[in-house]
Amino acid sequence: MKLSKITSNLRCAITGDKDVEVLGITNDTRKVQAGWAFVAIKGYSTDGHKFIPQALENGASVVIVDRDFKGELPVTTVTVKDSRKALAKLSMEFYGHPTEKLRVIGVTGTNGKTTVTNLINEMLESRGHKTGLFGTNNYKVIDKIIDAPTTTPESFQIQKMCSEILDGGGEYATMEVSSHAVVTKRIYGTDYDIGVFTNLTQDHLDFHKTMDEYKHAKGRFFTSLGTGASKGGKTKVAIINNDDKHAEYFQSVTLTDVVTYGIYNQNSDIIAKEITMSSQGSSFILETWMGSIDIKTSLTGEFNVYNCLAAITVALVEGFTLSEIKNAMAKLVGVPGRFELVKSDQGFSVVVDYAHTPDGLSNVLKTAKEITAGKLITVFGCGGERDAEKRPIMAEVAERYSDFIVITNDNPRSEDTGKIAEEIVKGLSTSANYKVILSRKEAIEQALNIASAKDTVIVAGKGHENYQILADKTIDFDDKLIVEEILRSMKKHEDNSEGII
Ligand SMILES: CC(=O)N[C@H]1[C@@H](OP(=O)(O)OP(=O)(O)OC[C@H]2O[C@@H](n3ccc(=O)[nH]c3=O)[C@H](O)[C@@H]2O)O[C@H](CO)[C@@H](O)[C@@H]1O[C@H](C)C(=O)N[C@@H](C)C(=O)N[C@H](CCC(=O)O)C(=O)O
Ligand SMILES: Nc1ncnc2c1ncn2[C@@H]1O[C@H](COP(=O)(O)OP(=O)(O)OP(=O)(O)O)[C@@H](O)[C@H]1O
Ligand SMILES: N[C@H](CCC[C@H](N)C(=O)O)C(=O)O
Ligand SMILES: [Mg+2]
Repeated sequence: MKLSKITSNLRCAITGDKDVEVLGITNDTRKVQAGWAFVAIKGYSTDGHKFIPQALENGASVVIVDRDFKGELPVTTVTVKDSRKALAKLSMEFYGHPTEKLRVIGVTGTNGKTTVTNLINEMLESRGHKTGLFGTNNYKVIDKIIDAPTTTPESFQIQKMCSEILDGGGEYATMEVSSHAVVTKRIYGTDYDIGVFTNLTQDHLDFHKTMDEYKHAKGRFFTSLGTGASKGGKTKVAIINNDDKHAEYFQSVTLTDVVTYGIYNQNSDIIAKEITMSSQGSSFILETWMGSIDIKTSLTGEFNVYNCLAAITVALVEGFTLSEIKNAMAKLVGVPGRFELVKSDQGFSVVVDYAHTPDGLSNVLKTAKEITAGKLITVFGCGGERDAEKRPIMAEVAERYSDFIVITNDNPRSEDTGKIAEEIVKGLSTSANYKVILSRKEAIEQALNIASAKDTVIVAGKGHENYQILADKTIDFDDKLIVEEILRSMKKHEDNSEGII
């Protein structure tokens, strides 16, 4: 496509050939190919302008720079005020505005985004829709799975994948909208039909500095929904968890239609009542503007009832009947690494979960405690280069529910592992039952070794992750595989000792 065409919506100054053909767009010089446009962005950890020589070496035919850039380049140069917005605008034109044709659903909130987006997607697929799903675990474009470097894709990748969904006959894209993605304008230009708010609790204070700043970042997503009609002649909708203490704020920052869900706030449009739960799942009565119906799902915990309500509300807005919702809920398989039960024949249960915030951990441990007859043993750590304030709070939460805690490494990144553990331990009382074992594998081993019949071991923080990020390298590490390996060796040991006896 000609540069003049893709810059038609961009206030910019162009030096060089305005009609040069652009074959692709990226903001990463390592991905540039011959004939591509490279958009240089001043980021938080480095400045894309520094890598322009690499972009040229890889064959960039156009470079987009911001107006502080001084220097002349041997290729067509486009100067813009805001290169993050430029990346989004160029991509929207290049890929033919796909999000104006697809139905696009964005889910934001501190916890539950991956779960809710997966549930929405499962429901849409159960109705025969072809879909895209972008989030923490991976990006899915109909049947193709792509690794996810960040929870919310970069703006150009949202546009690219949405155009591929359309080309493949897809109708929906559902994605997680992280607060980082709002601030870094990854969602700029994406035309959402539905925005969902799950909850807001402490996280990411390393990046946002204050809870207010964090809340406003998420609020901007709802403001950006606008008031316009969405695709298919429907009105855009903001779906809001009415039990969250920030519900009113999120309703106030959007001008579009609002639909609320809740368990306790009886003014909600969608309500779950008479909730029962066990280790096998949960059931509740769903009250809606279309009537009531009983729902059964294999997902357990009150927090998962909220996640189901969020997904159900999307389905209702999309015109599902109550019986379609009931059937889809009954078939949900759950999400890898989210309260995932690992098969064990040791008489105790093992759960791998992604809780990495105080509220996430509190919800999961409370649920585990409710369905455990024996002791609750918790293994967790905290990521390096992430909100340090949450470390002692997570310890306090772990102590509230657990009979024994093993504090270990999460993804330490460049931080000192002993120091992270010390900061966690500061949140424990003097009577806490705990051990610090920095090697995550040894920590899991220890927890499984002390577990006995009817106990539950929760391995929290890394969920689906199949790696561990250390200071100088990333190694293979998968909590679920490690648990399975240890359980196998425990079984072998038992079998052998039975032979001796
Ligand atoms: C704070 C944040 O959103 N950071 C993301 C953002 O970084 P950035 O824009 O500041 O870019 P940067 O890394 O300083 O680099 C500047 C520019 O130079 C370019 N570059 C860099 C090196 C090079 O060799 N060539 C090159 O062109 C980069 O592509 C970039 O455009 O854009 C980068 C490229 O797309 C991401 O890698 C980076 O994620 C970092 C690794 C990260 O840790 N992000 C986390 C905190 C994050 O975004 N998490 C949220 C989920 C959080 C949650 O909800 O729990 C997420 O959406 O994933
Ligand atoms: N609605 C909820 N409320 C509170 N905690 C939850 C909720 N749903 C899930 N959790 C807890 O939070 C963890 C993360 O859930 P999930 O991956 O769905 O959230 P997320 O918002 O996508 O997280 P991330 O910000 O890392 O992408 C789960 O493993 C569980 O422990
Ligand atoms: N999306 C979250 C995930 C944290 C997962 C945890 N395992 C860690 O690495 O801290 C973040 O980037 O803060
Ligand atoms: Mg997620």
